[in-house]
Amino acid sequence: MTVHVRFEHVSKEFSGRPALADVTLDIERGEVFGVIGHSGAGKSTLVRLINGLETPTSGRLYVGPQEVTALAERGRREVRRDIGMIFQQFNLFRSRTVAGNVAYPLKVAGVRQPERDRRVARLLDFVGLLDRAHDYPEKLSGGQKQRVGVARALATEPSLLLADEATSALDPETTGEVLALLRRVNRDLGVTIVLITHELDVIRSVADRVAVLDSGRVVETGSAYDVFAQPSTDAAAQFVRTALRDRPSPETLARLRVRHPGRLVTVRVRDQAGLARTFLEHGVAAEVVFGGISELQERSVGSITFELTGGDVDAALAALKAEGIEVNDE
Ligand SMILES: Nc1ncnc2c1ncn2[C@@H]1O[C@H](COP(=O)(O)OP(=O)(O)OP(=O)(O)O)[C@@H](O)[C@H]1O
Repeated sequence: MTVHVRFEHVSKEFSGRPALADVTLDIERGEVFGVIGHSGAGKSTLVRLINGLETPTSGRLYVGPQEVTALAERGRREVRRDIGMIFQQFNLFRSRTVAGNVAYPLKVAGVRQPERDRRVARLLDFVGLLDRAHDYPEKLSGGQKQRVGVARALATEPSLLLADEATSALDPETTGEVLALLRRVNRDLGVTIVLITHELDVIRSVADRVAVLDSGRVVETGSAYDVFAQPSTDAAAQFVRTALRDRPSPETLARLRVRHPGRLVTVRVRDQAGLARTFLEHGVAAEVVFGGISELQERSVGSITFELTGGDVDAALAALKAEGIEVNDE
């Protein structure tokens, strides 16, 4: 793996107020890198630094072998030529057809007619919209508009695609359609994707690695699986709670206790199997009373609260802990 985008102690201030503070980050070539954070955390600023629309107040930023921070505007334009971008509001030209939208960057790049038509057809085929080539954007659904956005962003064959809240204006179904397309862009075309979002589900379904931004700082980075399965900061844990079941809240627990007088224990589920067998071996009856398991990068993650009765509960829990499983008494 080679590094595609590198932030070295990058800070960005607006009128003396930090939007990004001391960001150090490597994005590898060919990966889908998710950046997640609440509104105002600095996500858009991070994107605008990568494509050279903003310059850091301090620190160094590399895109490929180029130190963007050392380049004049002309050099930055060169770098930008290898970067595609898609937006929350799609930013399509309403007065151009679907084909016209995709052709636009090729026109700007000076690609001549027959070649331009060939490339547009190939791109529209790739995003599944060849039959809509002559329609105007207003006739398309949100998901289709974003697929045009993707085709247009890929027209000049960039090696890096920046997606800034690209699915935030879409409903869950069309979000899935666009994310599936982004996965193909990454896997089939080898394009590095930086995905900015406040939606954890988006990260969950496509990102290989993720950085959590909180008030301009990167508070956590790691494989999407690790950050989800075991968030090490409050900021990350908060996001995970919105998408995955976690331990029951005190209010939920109070309600559960009314219905379930046995010992309540929450087990964090990672890849391990064999919870049921361990309980059985110790003569413990385990009733599932809360929780859920999701799939992430083809592995299991989540947490389950059990009501345990009978048998040797302490021995069963000790056996789970001995296998490195996180167990919490509620
Ligand atoms: N051009 C600007 N001038 C002044 N302040 C700015 C500018 N751009 C961003 N900021 C400030 O920098 C901080 C980070 O903003 P940014 O847009 O990067 O966050 P974000 O995580 O993308 O949020 P959102 O999801 O709401 O777009 C905010 O406090 C914002 O007000």
